[in-house]
Amino acid sequence: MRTAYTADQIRAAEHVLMARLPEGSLMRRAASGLATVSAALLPMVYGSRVLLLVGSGDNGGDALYAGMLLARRGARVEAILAGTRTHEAGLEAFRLAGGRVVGPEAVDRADLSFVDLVLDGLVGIGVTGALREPYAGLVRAVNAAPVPVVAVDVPSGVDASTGRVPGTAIEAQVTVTMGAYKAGLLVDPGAAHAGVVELVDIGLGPYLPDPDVVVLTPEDVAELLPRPSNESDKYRRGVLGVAAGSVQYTGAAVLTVGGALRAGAGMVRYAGQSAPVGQVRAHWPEAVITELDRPSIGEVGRVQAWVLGPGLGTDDWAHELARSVLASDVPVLIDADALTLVARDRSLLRRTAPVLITPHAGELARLTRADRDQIEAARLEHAHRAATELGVTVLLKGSTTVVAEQHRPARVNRTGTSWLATGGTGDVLSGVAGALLAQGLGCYEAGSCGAYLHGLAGRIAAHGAPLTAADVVAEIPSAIRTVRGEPRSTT
Ligand SMILES: NC(=O)C1=CN([C@@H]2O[C@H](COP(=O)(O)OP(=O)(O)OC[C@H]3O[C@@H](n4cnc5c(N)ncnc54)[C@H](OP(=O)(O)O)[C@@H]3O)[C@@H](O)[C@H]2O)[C@@H](O)CC1
Ligand SMILES: [K+]
Repeated sequence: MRTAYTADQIRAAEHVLMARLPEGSLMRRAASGLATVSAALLPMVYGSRVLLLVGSGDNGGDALYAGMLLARRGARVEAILAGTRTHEAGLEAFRLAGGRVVGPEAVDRADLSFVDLVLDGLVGIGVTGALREPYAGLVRAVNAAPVPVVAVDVPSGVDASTGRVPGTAIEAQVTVTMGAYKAGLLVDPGAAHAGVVELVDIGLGPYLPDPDVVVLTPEDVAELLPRPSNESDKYRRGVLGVAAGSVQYTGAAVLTVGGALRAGAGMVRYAGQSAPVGQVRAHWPEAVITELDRPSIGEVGRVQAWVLGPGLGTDDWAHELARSVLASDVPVLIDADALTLVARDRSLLRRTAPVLITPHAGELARLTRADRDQIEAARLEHAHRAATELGVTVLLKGSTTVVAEQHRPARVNRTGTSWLATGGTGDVLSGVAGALLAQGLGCYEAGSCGAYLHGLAGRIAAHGAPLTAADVVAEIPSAIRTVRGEPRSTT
C-alpha cells in the first residue's frame, strides 16, 4: 500500500525526527537523494548544465545542496535566487563547490536551450495560495521551454495536501519527494504536474501518523478480491441485482450486467422493462431476468447487493423503482440517473444498509449543490465532504478516482487511462463494483478494488488506441489475472 500525507502531518513528523538529529542532517539526506535522481536523468553529469530555481525557504535549501553535489561531480550549475531571502548555509556550500548565481533573465528561451536540467526549488510544502511573482513568471518560462524539470519535494504551485493548483505550477517530468508521499502528488490536478514521483527515504517512516491518502498496489487488490472456494455455489458467490437501462438506454443495462458477470458475481438478476430485457437476454443468457410490469423489485428474488441507475431514466417509473431498490436491506451502488433522482429527492437515501455512490464531478455537483469546477479542483476535499454529509461511501470518478468514506483515508486509483473517457465505461464500473459488493466486500473495498480493476481492464483494452465499453468488459478477467500475477492466457 502506498501511503500519502498532508503537509501538516509531514511537518509534525519532521519536527520529531529533526529534534533527534544533528542540525541540517535531514536536508543533507534529502539533497543527496535529489542529486542522485537528477544525475540519473543526465546523460553525463560532468560538463552538463543544470539550472536551479531557488525560493526563500528550505525547499530552495534542498535545491542548493543538491546543486552543490552535482557541481562537485563536474556539472556546471547555476542558480536563480528568486526569494526575498535564501537558505544561507546552502548558498555558501553551493558557491564553495563552484556553483554560480545568475539573474532571472537566465530563463529566457535562448538561455534555457543550453540547459540540460532544471531543479525547481522555489517552494515546497510551505506554499500558500497561488504562486506569486516573481516565481510565477519563472515557472511560466520554464514550462514553455523544452527542458526537463525535476521538482524538489512538490512541483512549485501545487498544494501538497490537496493537489489543488490555484494558479501557475511547474510541470515536472520527475518529482523527488522527501520522507513520504504528499497527498497532493497523487490526485489531480496536482498529480498531472508531478510526473513520475520518486521517494527519498530520510528516516521519517516511524514518526508518520495514519495516512491521509492510500493507493492500492496489485498485491493489496489481489488480497482483497474474493476467490471462490470448493464449497462455493452461485448463491454463495454472491447474487447481484441490477436495476438499470430503459427504453431509451438499453446498452447501459447490457454493459452493467456484463461488468458484473465478468467481475465474478455468482449470479446476476436483471430487473427492467421489455426493451432492455430483450437486449440483456440477447447479450448475456447467463443473467436471470425479471421483466417488470410495475416499478418494484418485489418479484425479483433474493440478492446480496444492487446496482441502481445506469441508463435508468429519471421519470416517475425510474423514481418508483429507485425507491423500491433503496427500501431493500442490502448494500446499493447508486450511479448515473439514480444520482439525479437522489439529488432531487434526498429522502431516498434514508436507509440503514450501506450505500456506495459513483458520481463524476458534475453528478456530485448536482448532489451536493457545489460547483463542478471547484470539485475538479479539490477532489479529495469534496469527496470526503460528500461522504460525511450524505453518510455514504463516495467513488468520485475522474483521471484520479477518489474513494472516500468517513474516518478512513481516501483511496486514490491511478490505474485508469484517458481512453476510458468514452460512453458506457461508467456502467461497466458499476457492474464490477456491484459484483464485489455482492461477493461480500464493503463499499470502501468494493469501490477501490472495482476502480482498480476497471482502470486496469481499460488500460489492457486500449493498449494505446481507442476502446469501447464492451472491450473493457471483455478485459476484466485479464485485469483480475494480472493483479493475481497469473499469466493472462490461463484460466
Ligand atoms: N523541515 C525539514 O527538516 C526538511 C524540509 N525539507 C524541505 O523543506 C521544504 C519546506 O520548507 P519551508 O517550510 O521553508 O517552506 P518552503 O516550501 O520552502 O516555502 C516557504 C516559503 O515560500 C514562500 N511562499 C509561500 N507561498 C508562496 C506563494 N504562493 N508564492 C510565492 N512564494 C510563496 C514564502 O516565502 P516569502 O514569501 O516569505 O519570501 C515562504 O517562506 C520542504 O518542501 C522540503 O523541500 C526537506 O529538506 C526535508 C527536511
Ligand atoms: K518545488
